[in-house]
Amino acid sequence: MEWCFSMPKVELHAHLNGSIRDSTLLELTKSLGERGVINFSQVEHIIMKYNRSVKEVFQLFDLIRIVTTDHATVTRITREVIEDFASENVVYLELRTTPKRNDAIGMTKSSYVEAVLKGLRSVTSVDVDFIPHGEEEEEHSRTFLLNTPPTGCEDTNNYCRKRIYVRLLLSIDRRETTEAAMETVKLALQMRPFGVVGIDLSGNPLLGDWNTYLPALKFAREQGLYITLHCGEIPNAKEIHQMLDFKPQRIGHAICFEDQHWEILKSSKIPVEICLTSNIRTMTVRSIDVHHFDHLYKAKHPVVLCTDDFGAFSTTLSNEYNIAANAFELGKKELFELSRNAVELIFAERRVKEDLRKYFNSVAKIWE
Ligand SMILES: CNc1ncnc2c1ncn2[C@@H]1O[C@H](COP(=O)(O)O)[C@@H](O)[C@H]1O
Ligand SMILES: [Zn+2]
Repeated sequence: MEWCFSMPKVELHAHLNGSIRDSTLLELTKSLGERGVINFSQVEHIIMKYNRSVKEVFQLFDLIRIVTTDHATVTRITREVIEDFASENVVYLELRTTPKRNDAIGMTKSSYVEAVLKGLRSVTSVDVDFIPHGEEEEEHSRTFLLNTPPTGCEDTNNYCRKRIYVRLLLSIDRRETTEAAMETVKLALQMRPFGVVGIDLSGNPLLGDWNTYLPALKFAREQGLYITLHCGEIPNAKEIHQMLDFKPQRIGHAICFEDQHWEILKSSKIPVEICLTSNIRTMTVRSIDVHHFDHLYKAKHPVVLCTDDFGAFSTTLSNEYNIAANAFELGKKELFELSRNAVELIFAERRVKEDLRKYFNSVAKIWE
């Protein structure tokens, strides 16, 4: 486990609000309970439950949504999530979140994203790079990670601060209308100078219809935003087909695939974000030994290990690496290569990719 923790890692599938710390969720829920906004005893069991069906997971997300949707809390959670990932040696994080509107508190999708950016700026315990680099800033982006301290560095001076790149994806929720989805895409375009690199489609897979989001997703692609889709979380052969035909840059999960889908996936080489604990806990995969990671990995299909919602599923990225190591008999070297290969799947600009490549090269010897 220790080496899974110290290994440099790349996280490409993490939902902001699903990554809320347990302690923060409990604190916020209790405080809302005390203020009479919610009845704590009625929701306690949703928070405390360990294995949740897909339906129950989305009940938890609905609760989290009530508890977290104000500007100050969004800012706080963003800061904590970045600190948590950086502390376990994640050097590149693509964080996704659904911009929310709440008229009652004057929240617009835009002010929601501003609150996220405020969170990014408010991190003080680690160095965060989230503003994309212009061509002229060559020097900075060439050395940002190369100056990262060795793991275990105890010195308290600046040299020992962890460093992390963060880029953002804005999520379209499957409950949204075409217009709301389009608003999110337009917001993502506006927020590009602040590190928004793409669009995600997520939310309860039991709801919504592909054709509702398609116009917004097409527009996003025309405008040069990257796209990743939650695909195949439940059996829905037609939608899986439509999603693969759309050829997103990545997909998440790829669980309920039939032979025809595997064929298209493999020939189109669309990378898959794999979330082991999430799939087991939501019982969408029966057990780890039948998880499709094994088959994709052995077929040399591009895959990346991710957490999905480390708060909701009580995991960490290091833990996901550890689970993969044990379940699929992968050693340090294989997992390092898996992490290094994920660099090729990121949505950030060329300079970030180059810095990450150099950084992984510079530490590769340790993991051989
Ligand atoms: C279990 N697998 C999953 N499948 C689909 N959507 C998921 C998800 N896990 C999380 N989300 C989506 O992300 C939201 C929380 O983060 P944000 O409020 O956006 O930051 C959830 O409400 C859901 O819409
Ligand atoms: Zn997800």
